[in-house]
Amino acid sequence: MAKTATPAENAQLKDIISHAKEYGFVYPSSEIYDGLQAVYDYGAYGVELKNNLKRLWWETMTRVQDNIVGIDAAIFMHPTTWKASGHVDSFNDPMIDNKDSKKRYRADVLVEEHAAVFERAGDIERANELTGALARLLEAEDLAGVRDLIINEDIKCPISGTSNWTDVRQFNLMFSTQVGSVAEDASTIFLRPETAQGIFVNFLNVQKTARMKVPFGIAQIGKAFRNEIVARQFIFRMREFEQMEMQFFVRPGTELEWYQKWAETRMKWHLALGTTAEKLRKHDHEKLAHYANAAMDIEYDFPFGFKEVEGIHSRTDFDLKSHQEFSKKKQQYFDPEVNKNYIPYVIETSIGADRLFLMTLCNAYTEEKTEEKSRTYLKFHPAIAPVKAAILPITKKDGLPDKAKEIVDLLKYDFNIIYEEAASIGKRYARQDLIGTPFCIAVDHQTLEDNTVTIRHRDTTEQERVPISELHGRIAEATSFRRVFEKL
Ligand SMILES: Nc1ncnc2c1ncn2[C@@H]1O[C@H](COP(=O)(O)OP(=O)(O)OP(=O)(O)O)[C@@H](O)[C@H]1O
Repeated sequence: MAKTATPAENAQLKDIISHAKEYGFVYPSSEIYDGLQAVYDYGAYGVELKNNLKRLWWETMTRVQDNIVGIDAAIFMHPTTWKASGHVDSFNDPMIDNKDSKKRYRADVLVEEHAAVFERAGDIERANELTGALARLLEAEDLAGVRDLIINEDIKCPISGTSNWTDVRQFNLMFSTQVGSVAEDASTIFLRPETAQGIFVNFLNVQKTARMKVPFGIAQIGKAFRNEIVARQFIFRMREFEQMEMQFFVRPGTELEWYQKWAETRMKWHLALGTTAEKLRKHDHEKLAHYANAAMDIEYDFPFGFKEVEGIHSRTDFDLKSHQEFSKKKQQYFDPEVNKNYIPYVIETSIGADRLFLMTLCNAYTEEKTEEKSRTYLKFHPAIAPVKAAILPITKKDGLPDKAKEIVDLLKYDFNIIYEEAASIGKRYARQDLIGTPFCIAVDHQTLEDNTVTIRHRDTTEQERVPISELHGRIAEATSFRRVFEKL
């Protein structure tokens, strides 16, 4: 059930959003024009973190797991794709407007948030009654019934404070655009709302050209677009975002075993990346989409409550079968082991790169307060940290900067390194903590004598003396993806 955030949780989210902006992770899009709702840009450290997360996912899928290859399909697809997938007819959310404030809401979210008030007050029965009624109405596509529920519950607009509501209408979340000039007989196409369909329509291309045998998977990372009705909660719900999806094609009848396997594998992946176990949970879907015979989400305890980060869905043969019907091209696979043709069943793992980014940021954000001092740092797993090491000469004199730059040259081809010589060493350490750099390497007078440096570790703030010749190996070991893969 949806949980509305308490003031303390909202404050924590606010701190994280302002940290993300101040330290170069995420900015509102086109901010000089006051931004564009639910669209964001990634800054100097944000892009590094996001790229590392994407690369880690990609390598997990295409290298560590057996039998998965990648593709990169276009964002634009033939419009019939979206007819076949069901998105044209049913990729909708119910919306409602308040006539006084002119604000638009998702009707289902209004009811869920109302139910959450009862839940927080301990009236679980009443809360369940409300969400149950909502689920039945949505299932029956009874939009007038959803409106009646809102009116009967006396749910008010938080802005105007009135219950002067419009009817509830379905709102299709796909963005459309025109291809070709008007003179040339332009046709309407969609910006893909998920990357999965690019995989389905290429199923046979990939199977044949990469010579894959069922069971096998196809992985893809790419942009997706959804005209979300209510876009709040920072990069949790965006209108332009990135998905990392993998469709795993299996023999019919074996899909539920694979579904369990993938649910476990994906959970392990999150744990291997250092996500706190108590903050992760699996949530089985009570209500299944028309194409699924099993589905679950991996949820993370964000400052605004447990919410979906990744979906694992057993999609049956719905998509391939539907593309076969609409395209009139057979989407079958000949299985030599059982000597017959069939349309494979599909297990999908689907995660938003931006949502994973937000989870990683929330999970890493650490405020430590002791009597003497307080410190904020980002406790990223070194494998995904945006900057791996900062090279810091303790003074700008005596040839220390030159010595430090030699160390930069030694490391920069393999690692993202920062060199900084301004401000006190303490201030420079603090700044690296704020962007989550696991190692600070201080170059001092002793370095000139014996070619050793001090490594200061981000999480413990402990320091140790290390020969320069060991630096490359040490950083490589700590930041290697292998450290994550070994835990899978
Ligand atoms: N608007 C969005 N902004 C950012 N990430 C998104 C958005 N919509 C979906 N995702 C990501 O893509 C993944 C798979 O998409 P899916 O269609 O299963 O999501 P969904 O069930 O519609 O999500 P939600 O219920 O939160 O809208 C989600 O788990 C999420 O990580």
